[in-house]
Amino acid sequence: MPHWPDRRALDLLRISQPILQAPMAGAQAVELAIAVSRAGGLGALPCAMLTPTQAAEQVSAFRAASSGPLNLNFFCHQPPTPDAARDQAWRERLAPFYRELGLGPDTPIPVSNRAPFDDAFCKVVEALRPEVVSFHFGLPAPDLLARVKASGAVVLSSATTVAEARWLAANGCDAVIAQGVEAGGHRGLFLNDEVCAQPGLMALLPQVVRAVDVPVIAAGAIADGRGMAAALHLGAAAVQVGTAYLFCAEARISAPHRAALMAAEDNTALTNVFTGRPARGILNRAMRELGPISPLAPAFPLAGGALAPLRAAAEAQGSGDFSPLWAGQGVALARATAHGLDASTLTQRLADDAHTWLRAQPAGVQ
Ligand SMILES: Cc1cc2nc3c(=O)[nH]c(=O)nc-3n(C[C@H](O)[C@H](O)[C@H](O)COP(=O)(O)O)c2cc1C
Repeated sequence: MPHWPDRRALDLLRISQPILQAPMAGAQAVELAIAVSRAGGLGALPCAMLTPTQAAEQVSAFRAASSGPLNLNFFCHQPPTPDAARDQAWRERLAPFYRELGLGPDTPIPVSNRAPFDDAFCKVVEALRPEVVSFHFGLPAPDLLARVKASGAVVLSSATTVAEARWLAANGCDAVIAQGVEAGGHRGLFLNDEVCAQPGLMALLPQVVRAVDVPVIAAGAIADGRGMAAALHLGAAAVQVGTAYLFCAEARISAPHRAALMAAEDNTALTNVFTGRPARGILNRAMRELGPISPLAPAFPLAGGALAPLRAAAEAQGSGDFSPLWAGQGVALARATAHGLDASTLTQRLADDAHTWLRAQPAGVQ
């Protein structure tokens, strides 16, 4: 078992390896969290696309299989204000694709199912007491956050800028995740929507480490032991890894997503066309022809509703043209490290390799 000189995140999160499995809504269930936890990392259950009952069931399954700590993850966006004109403009923009795929104009459009943290989810936290609760898109309202903290949970959230990191630390986060622009999936940005100004991890991480007193967790294209060691050298107390775990058998992703991960090089981009919020995925037809950033996309998470029938029709033909193919910029590196490994072995491999790199070049002090 490697000896880690910086114990801040290990002690705070009660883990033995400074590796957090990124919660990945829509791409994983409890098996991934269990596997990472068994290897000494922090397993996470994303709840953004679950009902409170489903979340509670997954927590029970985790508890039955691992004695390690658990991170329950929630989105805390403002629910969108209905905007029928914008919805209509988006449907008109998508109409040629509907025609191409043989979908009629009266095709039912599902309601997008990403629910923000609310009283019902808070009751799950209070009843099941996960050791860690993490949020994406800022923090929930102060009364809800106070209840989460009173449950005893360590609170984490992602910062995409130094200002967001300062805000999170000042508003109750026990550790801050510095999410570089390289990261796969949704950007956690919440203080502004200037997505073109988002810094990469190499610039963001040391500045966040300097700006806040709480431990900093690095996220974004950390896909092998070298990357993990580099993040620890830059002052991170731990790393959060997403894309690399998508290559493990425990990930639950569509066949087109898996095929795209297997073929990807450095062809990812930020797009809002799948949900209305910027997120990083492998470039595909929907991103190229609708965006990648579209001013027409309805507010998060509503953009996804009208795309869902296109996605289903294309996936039925084996195509990922209209699927969100979430991945970070390190996707090819992640494939080289992780393809063919189970998530426990990947966690152990990252820890061992990072440790070797750190011993070769002992970490400096920020
Ligand atoms: C498929 C996928 C889904 C994600 N879903 C979530 C989520 O539900 N909650 C969250 O806090 N972060 C989510 N993220 C972002 C991760 O927390 C993290 O910032 C990112 O995975 C790190 O970059 P990497 O993917 O390059 O390792 C997701 C990332 C991916 C790749």
